[in-house]
Amino acid sequence: MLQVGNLSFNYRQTCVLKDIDLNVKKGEIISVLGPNGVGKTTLLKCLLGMIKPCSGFIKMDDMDILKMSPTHRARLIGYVPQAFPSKFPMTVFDAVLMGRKPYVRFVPSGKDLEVVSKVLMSMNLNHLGLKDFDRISGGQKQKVLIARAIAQEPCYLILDEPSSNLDVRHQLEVMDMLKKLAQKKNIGIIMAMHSLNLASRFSDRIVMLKSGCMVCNGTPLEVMTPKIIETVYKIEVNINRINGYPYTIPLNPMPENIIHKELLN
Ligand SMILES: Nc1ncnc2c1ncn2[C@@H]1O[C@H](COP(=O)(O)OP(=O)(O)OP(=O)(O)O)[C@@H](O)[C@H]1O
Repeated sequence: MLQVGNLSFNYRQTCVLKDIDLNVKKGEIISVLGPNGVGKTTLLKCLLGMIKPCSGFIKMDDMDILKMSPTHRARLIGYVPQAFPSKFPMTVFDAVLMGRKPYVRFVPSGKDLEVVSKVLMSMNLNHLGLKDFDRISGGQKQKVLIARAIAQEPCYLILDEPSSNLDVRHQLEVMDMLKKLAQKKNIGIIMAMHSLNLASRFSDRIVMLKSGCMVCNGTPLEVMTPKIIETVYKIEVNINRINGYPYTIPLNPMPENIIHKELLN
């Protein structure tokens, strides 16, 4: 279990996260939602031990993540960042093989190569294996970085907006794969998301942040309500139920939130 208790984080004097409590079980998918700049990436970076909270704790299987060695942490947690590295001069196969780094001693073993081949196949990426990472599309890069994190065989997977560069079919394909991965390999998945509807369809629980605080933490049916979404995003919405999932239809931004009035007059 991943346990976060009373976590607060400041960038210099500015408080970004306040008293966050969160538990994530293995096999569960949690989406973290909230407006731009609310602190989703900051929360994920704290969970990864990349930045140190000013108070609170983060434990993974009862161990303090800040006290773990980087290799130990890398065996437990896989990460898919929001942005791609600007230069990554290697083939797609080698980029995914980097996910095996926590296990490689001198040279990659037969098992490492086999894991990479399997992940590339299961994500329909094998035809790109010998291409340069720098010369594939943004959506393909996103899938390759997800493949790299999966090749790491982590217990927890942290993804920062995993669907942001993908077309609608690839969004479904990747989300469906993450869901199966969580269930079959018992991996706990925490992902920052912007799409309310993808989050509602594929998450076991949704957490929403506003002004650095957690506004809600519950199943999609519990938290996807017009009132909560209006509180968090300042928009009016209708919620329909499609195939059992709450489906959000945005109507209007709240009047105080409409921008460009001067520009459009
Ligand atoms: N390195 C940094 N130094 C100072 N402030 C930062 C830094 N990184 C982020 N911030 C600020 O912290 C706040 C939270 O940023 P964060 O990236 O966590 O938001 P987010 O919810 O992930 O946003 P988005 O949805 O736009 O990706 C923002 O106000 C941002 O400007």
